[in-house]
Amino acid sequence: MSTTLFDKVWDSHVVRKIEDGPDVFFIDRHFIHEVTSPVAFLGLKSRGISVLYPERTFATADHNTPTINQHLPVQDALSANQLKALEDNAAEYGISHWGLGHIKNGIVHVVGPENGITLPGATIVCGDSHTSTHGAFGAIAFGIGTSEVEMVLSTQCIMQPKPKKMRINVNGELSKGVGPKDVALYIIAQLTTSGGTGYFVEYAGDVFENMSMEGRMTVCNLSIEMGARGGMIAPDQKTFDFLEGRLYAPKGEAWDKAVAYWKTLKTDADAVFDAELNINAADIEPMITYGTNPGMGIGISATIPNANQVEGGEETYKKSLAYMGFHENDVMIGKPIDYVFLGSCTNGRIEDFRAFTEIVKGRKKAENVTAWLVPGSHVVEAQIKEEGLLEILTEAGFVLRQPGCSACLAMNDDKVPAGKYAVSTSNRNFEGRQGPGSRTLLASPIMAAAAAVTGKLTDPRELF
Ligand SMILES: CC(C)[C@H](C(=O)O)[C@@H](O)C(=O)O
Ligand code: SF4
Repeated sequence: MSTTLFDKVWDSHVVRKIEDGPDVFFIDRHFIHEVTSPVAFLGLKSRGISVLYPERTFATADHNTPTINQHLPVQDALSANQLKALEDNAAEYGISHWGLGHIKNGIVHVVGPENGITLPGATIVCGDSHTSTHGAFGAIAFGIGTSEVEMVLSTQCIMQPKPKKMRINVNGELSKGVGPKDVALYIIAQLTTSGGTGYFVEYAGDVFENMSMEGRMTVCNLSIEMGARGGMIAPDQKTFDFLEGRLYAPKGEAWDKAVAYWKTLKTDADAVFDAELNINAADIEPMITYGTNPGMGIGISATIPNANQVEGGEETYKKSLAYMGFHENDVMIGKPIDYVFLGSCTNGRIEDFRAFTEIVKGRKKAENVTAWLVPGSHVVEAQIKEEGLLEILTEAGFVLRQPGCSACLAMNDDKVPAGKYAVSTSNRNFEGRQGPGSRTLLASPIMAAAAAVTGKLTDPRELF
């Protein structure tokens, strides 16, 4: 029978099928961070249970970490406690731990692939919704709750109903200035934030085939924002080249065997999906969001839709625009902005810094803009320096910070003040996401760069 990539990976991990119930599902690799793991460890302790396979769990600190002066003690007591709990739990149970200041430290969804922990055909979970990022490698990866984190630690399995399958095909050629973030924001605008609910998505078509691994991670990362359980892309030579030689990737004969298996991980030609969406790449413009959920996105040259043009209640829509200080029919280009955030597990990789630098090169940061440039990991930070990007950024008036989630959700010191506008390369523009009262405009690294040098929303295509 013809099957999909998703079925192949899922079915090979079912330990037991429960009649009319969820599957008992084996987890190959498990990531933990300081926010969602402490309570899971407390649960283990209270029940006197140990961690079954400590070598399958990897800990990194990212959410509560400061992005300057990381060599100094963390000032915020709550953050310091969370970080200490992660460190102590990892030590007690024999789990590898990349804490603050560790050379391998960074955002969980950046360091996993970087170290070859993320592999094709694997099942990967983390108590974090953007675990979907790892699907870029042909893994089934999704976020879980704290009680499931405890379940994985103790049994290496969770109970999961199998989601339905959706395929999103994007074919044709992307126009200049349109990148992976725009593709994802366009898809979410089409589907809305609930259009993917109940589904696991496979991204297919030549746009994804031609996309870099970094770009594929950006797209898979945002799957959760359309409500999907996760998203994945079939592994190919680009995937294998990215992984070869990385710390936890198989080596020698084991590598050859693994690649031979990974090559079988594709959807059969006549496999059927529960839902399918076809998009023409040429229809996608550089995107910007104007509202308070990631589905409220439009092309930069478009105007804010009228309440009667959008799905959902008129009242909610108007409330959202009021929060943003915007109005129906507003033109986006030219709106003044205050902050720019380049970073997060969506766009905190080297390719994102290259794209940002390309635009700001030879220009200067606008005086009215506060810019936070935050690499996703120390590896990315080192690459920025090695490639000479730091010099260009410094010349243009920017400062590079240290790795972490930073202003993506402001669980640390990087908070956008109330009422201020931030063009952000992150993934969520909910009310208060970047700090109480903050107003977030989600966009690509080049859109962020264009805003950073002009001080207002600018079509990045004008700056090439
Ligand atoms: C803190 C964590 C549970 C949360 C998530 O699950 O996504 C965070 O990473 C986020 O992006 O909102
Ligand atoms: S960078 Fe943002 S989205 Fe990613 S894990 Fe951190 S807080 Fe969540």
